[in-house]
Amino acid sequence: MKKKTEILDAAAINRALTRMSHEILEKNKGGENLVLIGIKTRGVPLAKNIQEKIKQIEDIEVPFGELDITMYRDDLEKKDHHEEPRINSVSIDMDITNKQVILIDDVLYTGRTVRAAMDAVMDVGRPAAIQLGALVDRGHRELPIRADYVGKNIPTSEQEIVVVQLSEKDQVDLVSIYEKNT
Ligand SMILES: O=P(O)(O)OC[C@H]1O[C@H](OP(=O)(O)OP(=O)(O)O)[C@H](O)[C@@H]1O
Ligand SMILES: O=c1cc[nH]c(=O)[nH]1
Repeated sequence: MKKKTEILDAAAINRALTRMSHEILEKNKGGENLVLIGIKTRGVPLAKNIQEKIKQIEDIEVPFGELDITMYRDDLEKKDHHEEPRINSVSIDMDITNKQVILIDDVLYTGRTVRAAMDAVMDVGRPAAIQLGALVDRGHRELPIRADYVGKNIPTSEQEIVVVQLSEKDQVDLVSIYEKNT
């Protein structure tokens, strides 16, 4: 896999997350009725970052949960379009009844992971609504799913892979585009 471009550096990622936090607060008229749910792996530190920013902006501690969803694919380069995500674990310990549940993931691509995440949330309770935030929307949706909050829209070809690195997992904050090996 060959790196082509670096799209977002640490400062740009931080600015995007700050903007998304403000948009979340604006759309929901404050942070009182929110629940943030990070989709593993990198949706979790992103959601934690947004939780901290909301705390700084409004002094509200938004409840936080995690979903572990994996594709049967274990290699993005070999991905075909019929693999379905599997829910490995659900860690949502609060009551989500009538809450605005905000799912956070790093990359939105086919939408299949988000669909599985919505199923997992609906199994836990009955939220008022589910919203979606993604650091990167790279297009190529296979389901009628869109994000309410997007860090950056990155038009990609199917030959490309978006790689998100976050300091909590990867010791660096960086979003890059790679070209698949042909
Ligand atoms: O819209 P989709 O086609 O479902 O793709 C998006 C998902 O793919 C990536 O996860 P991946 O399976 O690579 O796991 P990881 O985040 O743990 O690396 C990414 O983090 C999203 O969760
Ligand atoms: O390019 C992609 C597609 C799905 N998930 C990623 O992390 N990158």
